[in-house]
Amino acid sequence: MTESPVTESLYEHAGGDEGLHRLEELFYAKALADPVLRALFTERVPTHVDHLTWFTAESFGGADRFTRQLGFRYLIDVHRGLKISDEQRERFVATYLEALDEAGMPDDAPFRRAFREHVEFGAHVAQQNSHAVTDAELHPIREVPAWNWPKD
Ligand code: HEM
Repeated sequence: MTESPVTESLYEHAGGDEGLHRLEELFYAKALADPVLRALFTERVPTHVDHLTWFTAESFGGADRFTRQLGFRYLIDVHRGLKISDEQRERFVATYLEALDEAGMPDDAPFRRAFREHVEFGAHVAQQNSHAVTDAELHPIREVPAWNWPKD
């Protein structure tokens, strides 16, 4: 019997840590090679793929490794000062969505929509934080967001 997507978490549907790690590796390789993004992603940071995997896993209903081992403040700090442009943010989202296909992630509409909205939201937060001069200018979110299946 095929399990209905709504009975499992986004984390499980994405193939757990193994599936997400494969996706993040593909995404990061593409970002490093992208003509728009490589202005920011200038060299391979060895922890990037693991940390991105931990973040996405936790947000999608997996273990809370990102919060326990790094903390949300870390995510704010890594983007601060990057001054991410609209073009770079849009390219980041488009690259991520391409990586979903290349990683062979499930292509059912609810999952893809949840993933797209997750990345669009995260990219918006990262961009705002990248321009914040004072703490008051940071996006108000202070925790890894708990993401779920679309409601409608
Ligand atoms: C869903 C949205 C995003 C998430 C979850 C995310 C996550 C992360 C994480 C976890 C790190 C730290 C990596 C490490 O510790 O090794 C990081 C660093 C970084 N992020 Fe983001 N990020 C997002 C959006 C963006 C966007 C939109 C940009 C620019 C277009 C960007 C550019 C960077 C850069 C340049 C670094 C530092 C260099 C590096 O680690 O490769 N991020 N990000």
